[in-house]
Amino acid sequence: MEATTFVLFGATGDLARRKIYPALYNLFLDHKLHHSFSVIGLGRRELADEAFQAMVERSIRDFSRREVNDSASVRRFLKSFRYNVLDVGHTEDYLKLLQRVEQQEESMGSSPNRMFYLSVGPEFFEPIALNIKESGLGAAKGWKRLVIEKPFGHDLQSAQALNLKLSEAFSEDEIFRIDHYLGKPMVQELDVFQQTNPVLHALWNNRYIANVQITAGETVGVEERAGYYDHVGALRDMFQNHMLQLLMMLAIRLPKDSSADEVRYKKKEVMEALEPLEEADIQFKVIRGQYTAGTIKGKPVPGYLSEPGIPAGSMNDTFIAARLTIDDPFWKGVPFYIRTGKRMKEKSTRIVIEFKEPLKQNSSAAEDDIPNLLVFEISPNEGITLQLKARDPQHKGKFKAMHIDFHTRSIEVPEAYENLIYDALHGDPSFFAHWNEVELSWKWVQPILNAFDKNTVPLHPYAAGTFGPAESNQLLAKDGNHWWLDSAIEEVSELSLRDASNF
Ligand SMILES: NC(=O)C1=CN([C@@H]2O[C@H](COP(=O)(O)OP(=O)(O)OC[C@H]3O[C@@H](n4cnc5c(N)ncnc54)[C@H](OP(=O)(O)O)[C@@H]3O)[C@@H](O)[C@H]2O)C=CC1
Ligand SMILES: O=C1O[C@H](COP(=O)(O)O)[C@@H](O)[C@H](O)[C@H]1O
Repeated sequence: MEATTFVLFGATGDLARRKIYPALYNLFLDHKLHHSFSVIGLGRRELADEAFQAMVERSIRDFSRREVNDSASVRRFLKSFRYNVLDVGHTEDYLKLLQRVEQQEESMGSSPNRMFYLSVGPEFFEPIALNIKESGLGAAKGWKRLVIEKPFGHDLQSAQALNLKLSEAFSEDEIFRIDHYLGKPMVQELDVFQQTNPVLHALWNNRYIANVQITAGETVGVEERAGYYDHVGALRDMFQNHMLQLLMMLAIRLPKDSSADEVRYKKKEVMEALEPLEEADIQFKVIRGQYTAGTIKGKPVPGYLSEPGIPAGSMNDTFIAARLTIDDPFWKGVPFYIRTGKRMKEKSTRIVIEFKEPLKQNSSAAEDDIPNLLVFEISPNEGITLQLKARDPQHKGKFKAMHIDFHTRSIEVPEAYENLIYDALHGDPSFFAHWNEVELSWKWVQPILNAFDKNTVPLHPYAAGTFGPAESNQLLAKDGNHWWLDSAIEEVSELSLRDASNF
């Protein structure tokens, strides 16, 4: 670890309070911050350092994964937090900030470093980067780095324009684009599993894998973010970034001991091999949905169009499912099904890999059959399950599922933001999105955005509390496939509802 000033734009905002301060606190507890690490929080509102520290303390008490019960260590942690007023558009505020940073650095030794973290609205990314350069804040004695939150652009063109502007102030090596799904511990394991485990390494290809199913379901609706969400929808909010990153992490084939550059180069190769969707095909390969009123965990919830702030007749997508294919020797012929949505049956991000049945003509399992699956539970639970088709000793001639399970307790697992901030402080870009990946993701998604604009893809309603529109099942059924685990989850949640009502 090196002496670093962490300059946080948007220090009073939701993300800082819910994710960034708790992550820093847990890094501090794990002795992963340098003794000269300090934070300068920024925002327009007036706050004394003490009031800022009190806000940070509240945030760690409310959101830290570990309980906060040692006041002495909390005091030591908070000592390094300062606050400065800064309005993004006021150039003089950057000069005051520079003075404050230099004062802070005086006690730090020979080459203090500067990390600029932009936890503000995307409209501010460009002016902040340019003001950092103009004001001299970018001329750190040690290194300088820019950590930038999503969304990175609104479409291909705006993402390219933003990147061009950022590159006037920071080089690609200095830019750390956050995609918090890349910080999730199980996602960080995916490449290691297939690289180091001889069984998985041998099976990781189209000879043995029938299909891959990636789901990120949420039970929450649009909440207080109508203004943002109604302009982005599930395609931009989740699919273009998090879901495609999951696909890349699963599909990369890495040589042993790969460097960060190799990881990112291989991810780029996957994106380049991702077969583009022809305009005429989009309606058959992409399902767009919007939730209507329904019930989640026994509680009625309103439909999207009745949510506060959503304009009447909005055609925004709250659900996306798509069928993707990769044209390379490892994955040719293996469909990757991806779906994500709000107000779904359960909060869960998981990857299900279905293996081929070697001796069968149609090598995927039928709906009433037992498939051989490898399941990565990414969040909120963490785990791996191998489901094997086995003889059912109680019913001659029948089969049952046998499970080999591994799960971890969530308190022991570092939060995504802990992993990512730690890596950025170390200058390790492995789990940040390189510009190549971001640009290729927008390129792949852009024809779908165009089709949505032209309204050539139907918008299917789905009741809140389901797994999305029925058309998403048909997407797989056309190939003789099924979303695995949905019916098991239906059964479990119905059982727990019955138990709750008995109780
Ligand atoms: N919240 C979340 O869960 C997630 C957020 N993100 C991204 O993180 C970023 C921040 O989101 P979030 O924290 O939710 O946003 P908030 O609206 O909660 O916070 C915005 C912050 O920006 C500051 N700010 C606003 N205008 C100015 C200005 N003109 N000059 C200086 N500071 C300003 C505000 O402080 P003040 O009012 O004092 O000026 C506040 O600290 C966004 O890009 C968002 O897309 C990404 C993933 C998840
Ligand atoms: O980036 C985002 O992610 C969250 C879901 O994140 P998770 O870690 O809880 O799975 C999503 O709710 C939000 O709309 C999106 O902007």
